[in-house]
This record gives sequence, structure tokens and C-alpha cells, in this order.
Amino acid sequence: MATPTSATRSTRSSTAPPPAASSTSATTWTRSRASRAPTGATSSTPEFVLPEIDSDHIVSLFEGNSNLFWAERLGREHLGGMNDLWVKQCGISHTGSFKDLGMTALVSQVNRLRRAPLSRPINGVGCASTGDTSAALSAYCAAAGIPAIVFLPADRISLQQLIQPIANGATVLSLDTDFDGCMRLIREVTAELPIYLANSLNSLRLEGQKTAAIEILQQFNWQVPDWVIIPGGNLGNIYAFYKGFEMCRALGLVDRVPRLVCAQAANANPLYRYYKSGWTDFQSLVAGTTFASAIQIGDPVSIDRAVVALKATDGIVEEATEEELMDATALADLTGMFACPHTGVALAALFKLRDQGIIGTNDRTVVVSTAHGLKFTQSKIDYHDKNIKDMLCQYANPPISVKPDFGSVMDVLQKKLNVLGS
Ligand SMILES: N[C@@H](CCOP(=O)(O)O)C(=O)O
Repeated sequence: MATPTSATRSTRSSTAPPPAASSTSATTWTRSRASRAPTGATSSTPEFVLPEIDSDHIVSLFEGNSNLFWAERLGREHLGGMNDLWVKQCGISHTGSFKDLGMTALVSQVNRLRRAPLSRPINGVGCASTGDTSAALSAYCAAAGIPAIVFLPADRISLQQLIQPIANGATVLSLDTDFDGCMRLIREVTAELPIYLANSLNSLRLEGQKTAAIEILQQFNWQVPDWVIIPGGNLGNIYAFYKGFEMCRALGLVDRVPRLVCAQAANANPLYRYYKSGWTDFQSLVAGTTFASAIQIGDPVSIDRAVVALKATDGIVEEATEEELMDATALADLTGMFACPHTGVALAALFKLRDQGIIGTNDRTVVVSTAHGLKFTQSKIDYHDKNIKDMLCQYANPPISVKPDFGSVMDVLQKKLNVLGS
């Protein structure tokens, strides 16, 4: 990728000595003619020549109009020259996560069922959630006029996720337990009350979610990627991807399926442990706190389906520590993304598999980004503030406080440009 030609010119006298940036006393700077235009006088409007733009100067963020991001710079600069790395941006959607794909299918079916004569009517739809499922359920139910009930683990989801079902008029139960506790409760409650369970053990969800896999194949003109890396918590999604790929293979649209990688946070890694035991010993666990809060799950409901998907695709399970996932998120952001921490888990897994030589330089690899980064701004703020205990935050880019005068601003920028130029 070429850097766009810039039509910049110095606003500082070329003979002036380089300034020493200082927070106290600013260098005295001489303004050039072009930059002396505070009065709105047209005569001092700087000339600007628009550089010619050719294809080398266009940063190809998206393929056409799709949500597939070519992570060209991340691959080239940080992953040993990987040249075919893509991020499937499933969080660029109605409620900001891949859950929309499955929830629109499920709520549409419920809408249809509610109009049919049923022996057991459906009075509402419910789910336990770490924040994304509840947002999708609430939005589609509100659109359809169906009551939504969401069970959320108190203080364990982001503020942005919490406000989504509240704003959409759902009944929001904030429970003093973790996701697994909420999941157990909603299963008990939906067995008693006429509430339809919308978690991903319901296969309607998976039917919707599997379309992401079909879309990936279509976007690559039915050429199969070598690897697809998916963050995993409750584990419905990895099975949904497998279903989508396998359906296309069975239909003859493609001749093979990609190898799947499930990426877990090390603090919530029951699948990883199971995989490491050679699939002999599954133990649910109490998930520890992780910045990847949407996958903070210790007793995944789709554990068996995930194993089917991984075995059928010669799959791999990897894990990422908090530092690894936050660094991977930050690096992705520094190359033009705005990734959620779960995407960071998947990217951290990719870093490991590259280091081990398992994923090759030329392997076509798709990382599934499950949610929009704007849902998880607090962890980014803490990272860039270097405000996370026991974490180096090596890619932090904190804002610079500068006195609001020309000299101080020039000092800071000159220093920055010298560093960048060196
Ligand atoms: N990460 C999920 C947890 C619920 O999982 P689901 O697969 O049953 O939807 C969430 O966003 O709530």
C-alpha cells in the first residue's frame, strides 16, 4: 500500500532551529504567510493543490460495499508479512454485533408463531446475555411488538450494552450472578412460563448466524479461506459457522471447508482446557473477569456442538491472556480498525498460530469480529490511559495536554514529527 502523496509544506521557517518541546516555556515561532489567516481575509487563504489520486493511493478498507476488511497493514507489518488477512466485521450491524443475524431469524419465526393458534401461546421472548444477545433480542422484539425479557449479570456488561435493551423497552433483570447463573435461571423460568427461549441452543439462531459463513464464501467468489478464527464463549457461533460452510460444501458450491479456530479468553477457557485434554475431560468452570466480557462464560450451552465443528474441520482452540488480547486489540486499532476485545482474543490467537508456524504467510485467513468496538470503549480508555493494573499497555496512545497557544502546539508537533520521521 502506498502512502498518499501529500501536498504539505512547512509553515516554519526552514532556517529556524528545531524547537525543544517543553511544557513550560514555548519556543518563539515565526508564522509563515499562508498560516496567518485568522481574520477570514480571502487573500491569505492557503493554496492547496489536490494531489492526484490513483489506485495506489486508495486504502482499500472494504471490498466493495461489504463488511470484509482487508487487514493489509496489520498482516504486513505485525504478522510477518501475511498478505491475505481479512476481518469479517459482524459488529457493523443493526445492534452492533453478530447476534443480529440469528435474532432476526428467531424473532421472525416467533412473530409468525404468535399469529398461529398454539396450544401453548408465546407471551414473550427471553434470554440470558452478556450484553449482545440481549441487545439484538430487544431490538427485534420491539420492532415486532413482542415483549422481551433479558437476564443480565449485574455489573458485568458494558454501559453501552446495558442501555440497549433498556432503550428498546425490554424487561431487564439485573441479577447478582454471572452469565452462567443467568443462563441456568432463564432455562428454569422458561420451562414454567410462556416465554420463548432465545439463546443459541435454539437452532433458529444458528440458522441466521450461519449466513455469515455463506457470505464469506460468496465474498471470496466461492474460494474457501484456509482459516477462520472465531472468538468463543457460549459456543453457538463456531457451530453456526461450521453449519454454513458445511452446507455450501454439501450443495457443491465449494469443495472443502476452512479450518476453524476457536479463540477463548484465558480467564474463561473451558473449551481450551477440554481441547488440551484431547477432548477427554470437560470441566465447566467459574469464569474469571475478562475485558472480553461477552465471552466470560464458564459453562457454554453449545459445548458439544463446538466439538463437532472443531473435529470436522481439523480445528484448533487457542487462548489469550488479558494483556495479549488488549495488545492485539490496540494493534488492530492502530492499523485502522476499532476492534472489540473479543476480536482482540481472535487476533491474539492468530499471533500465536503465526508464531508457531501453523498459519502461513500466504494462508487466506479470516478473523471474525463479533461486535462493534464502540460497545467497549471503557477498556480502550483504560488501556490508552495506561490505567490497567499489571499491564504494560505497550501500544497506548494517550492524548497530549497542550497549552492553547501557537508556540506550545508547534513544540509538541515538531517533537512528534521528529520522532515519526526518525
Ligand atoms: N455472548 C452472548 C452470550 C449468550 O450467548 P448466546 O449464544 O446464547 O446468544 C451474549 O451476547 O449474550
